[in-house]
Amino acid sequence: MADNSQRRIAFIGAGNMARSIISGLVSNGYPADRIIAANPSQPKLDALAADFAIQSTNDNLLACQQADVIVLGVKPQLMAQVCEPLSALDLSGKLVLSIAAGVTCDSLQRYLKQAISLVRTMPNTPSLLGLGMTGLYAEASVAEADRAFAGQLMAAVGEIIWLAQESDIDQVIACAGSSPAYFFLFMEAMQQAAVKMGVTTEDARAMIQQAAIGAAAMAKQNPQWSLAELRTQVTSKGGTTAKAIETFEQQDLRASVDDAMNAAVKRAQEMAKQF
Ligand SMILES: NC(=O)C1=CN([C@@H]2O[C@H](COP(=O)(O)OP(=O)(O)OC[C@H]3O[C@@H](n4cnc5c(N)ncnc54)[C@H](OP(=O)(O)O)[C@@H]3O)[C@@H](O)[C@H]2O)C=CC1
Ligand SMILES: O=C(O)[C@@H]1CCC=N1
Repeated sequence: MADNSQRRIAFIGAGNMARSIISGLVSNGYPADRIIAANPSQPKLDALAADFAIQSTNDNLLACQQADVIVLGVKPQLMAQVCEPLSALDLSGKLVLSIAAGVTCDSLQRYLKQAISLVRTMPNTPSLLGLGMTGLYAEASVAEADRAFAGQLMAAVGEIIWLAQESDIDQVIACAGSSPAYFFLFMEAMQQAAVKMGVTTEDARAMIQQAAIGAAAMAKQNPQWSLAELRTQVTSKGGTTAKAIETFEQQDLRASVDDAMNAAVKRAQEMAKQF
């Protein structure tokens, strides 16, 4: 087994999430010539090779043969089909990381037809900027060196959290894997409202995204304050923010968020039964 900085990593499936992780890794100094991406469509591979100087191939088997670490980055519904040919390989000595939602460790071991050193992860797309959040779950049989590598790999693209049980992955999906999309939806709705008021699309976006960055940074840099306290600091009694917050509360934004996050968990659980 190569030492950690030299481990060869094969990404099987080079879509949005794989690209985010590859970008974060290369920006963080992981040697590009130790990374290979396998994907059916050539334009994605060409773009990855051009942007990050990594290796690429259309041949999943070839990529896995050469790798110490295999990152399974295809859609959940394709996972069985993609793993089938890989099951012909002897995967002992290799670490397999899955980033797929709703595909359990049991299913992956079954698809690959052998006991593997397997870590399930749930990253998110801000990994692209080194601002990712990843939950990781390793079965008890995974060696300490493999756990450490999986942790280092995902820590290179953001923060990580180790999970005690596999089902916790579904909560990470609701809180972090899917949640960038909730924030985009909220920002999108704010932008639409601003444009209706007569603000240009560009100005609205500039103001909203900067406020979002500022709010997230304030939350992160002030753990001594609860999120409710941070909100209260913006909210003058009888003022403008109070009126806006009152409107959200009257329309039960909290219930919508609760329903949405539980729907994400429920869908992950359904997928785990399906795949
Ligand atoms: N997007 C996100 O925010 C997150 C996604 N995930 C997980 O990441 C995984 C990928 O999602 P995402 O990146 O969004 O999806 P994408 O569709 O962007 O990426 C999937 C990639 O797999 C490729 N692919 C299809 N068939 C094969 C095959 N036979 N062999 C190799 N590659 C293949 C696709 O290629 P082509 O397009 O050329 O067909 C595509 O590039 C999913 O399992 C998802 O649950 C996890 C956390 C967050
Ligand atoms: O939507 C999905 O299923 C994936 C998992 C988390 C984010 N995207």
